[in-house]
Amino acid sequence: MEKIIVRGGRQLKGSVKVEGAKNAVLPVIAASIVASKGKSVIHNVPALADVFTINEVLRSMGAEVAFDNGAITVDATKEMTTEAPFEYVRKMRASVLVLGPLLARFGHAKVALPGGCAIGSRPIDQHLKGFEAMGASVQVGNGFVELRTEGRLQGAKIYLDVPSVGATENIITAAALAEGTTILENCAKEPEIVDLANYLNKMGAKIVGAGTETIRIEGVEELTGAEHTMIADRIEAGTFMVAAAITQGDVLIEGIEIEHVRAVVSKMEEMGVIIKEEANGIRVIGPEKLTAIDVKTLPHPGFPTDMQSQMMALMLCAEGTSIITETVFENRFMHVEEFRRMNAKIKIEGRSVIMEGPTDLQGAEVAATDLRAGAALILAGLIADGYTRVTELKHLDRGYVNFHGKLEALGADIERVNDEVFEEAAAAMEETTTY
Ligand SMILES: CC(=O)N[C@H]1[C@@H](OP(=O)(O)OP(=O)(O)OC[C@H]2O[C@@H](n3ccc(=O)[nH]c3=O)[C@H](O)[C@@H]2O)O[C@H](CO)[C@@H](O)[C@@H]1O
Ligand SMILES: C=C(OP(=O)(O)O)C(=O)O
Repeated sequence: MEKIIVRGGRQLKGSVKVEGAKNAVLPVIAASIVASKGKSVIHNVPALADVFTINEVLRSMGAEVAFDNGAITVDATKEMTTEAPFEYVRKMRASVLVLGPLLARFGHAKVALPGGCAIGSRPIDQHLKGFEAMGASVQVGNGFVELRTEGRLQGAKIYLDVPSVGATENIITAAALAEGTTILENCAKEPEIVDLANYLNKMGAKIVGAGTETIRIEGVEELTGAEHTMIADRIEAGTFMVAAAITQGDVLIEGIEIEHVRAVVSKMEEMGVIIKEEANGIRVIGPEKLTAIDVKTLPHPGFPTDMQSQMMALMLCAEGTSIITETVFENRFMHVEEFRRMNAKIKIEGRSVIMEGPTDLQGAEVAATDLRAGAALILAGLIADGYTRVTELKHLDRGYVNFHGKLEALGADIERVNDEVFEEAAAAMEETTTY
């Protein structure tokens, strides 16, 4: 079994470069299907398991996808099928982001229903509401959702009941090829939405208002592949900000725009962390003592749910009572049980977690319950007494490139090992050794 083993006690120092944003690149790759002419070239793409999965989804439907040296080239101009099988959706929910592009370009899309996951039930009703408003028929059955439209989708006025990131992405991509104008209200305002709109506009779309709660899309007849460079990953950046703070370290996080991590900066400053904006990134200096605070996750520009578990690791080290309230997903506290194994005094009350600190964190064998939980447990391991062994690394690999290697370069005592490889090597040695 693969594990990351970390021994606590090292202060992190130096600089780390942030990758392209996972949650921006997945919708951009999915949206590249809308181009009936030309290739798209996407730069600053992180080599993540999720990126490999979305590439496979596109290839399975007939697109040509090449990933070389941080750049992806997509050619979706050849014949394509319009179905994404369960094997991919099961691996990665973001596979549902092909629904909008397929429907708008080919008039048909069939994708396995994503189902729930470790952080909540995650329905797609708002995506479907948007497609229906644009004239699509929606059929749900046998574990699939199937969408059809006779002729082009029609522009519509759509109000989202919740500002869903995925629904906003699916709907603006579909509306880019619809006939007439679409006005999407109460939509998500995340930086990843702005990045997607910028990419679509380079392809010839007419989208205004991305980053605000109302987006207006004038549909066009055809879109052409375009060149685009992905924004930096604000969640990876936030994760390294916690790594610096929790170890009383001093780390420059390169390539991130402070505007994209404003909520995380504010809450960490409240805890006493020193944060300086520098020419090429953000410098984070951890204090000797952290102050207890309360955090509530919210849609952007609120505190991101994808930073909740990493922030929990930091808050466990603060003096006094801290509370985290999770309002975005109904069940994103699976990591609490793992933190308890590390000696955290922590309880769940409804949608809140209450912690008494500072915790005398102790190394333990723990499992990553989702990708951010995996990162959070490693962060806690950086200051825990003794060795922390984190398993279920498949989750971590969905969202972090070489996480242990980057921490090691900052001075952490950390390694990634594969027990099976060790066991096989040990067995082989025994076989070949003569006494
Ligand atoms: C690949 C990607 O970008 N993933 C991010 C995206 O996920 P994702 O796009 O799946 O998240 P959403 O913004 O859609 O979900 C937010 C909330 O809305 C609810 N909802 C969503 C859609 C819908 O049709 N009906 C509905 O009720 C969800 O159950 C959840 O409670 O945004 C989340 C919220 O910032 C992040 O945690 C994920 O990392
Ligand atoms: C929850 C996340 O991603 P996904 O929506 O792909 O599961 C995340 O990035 O933290």
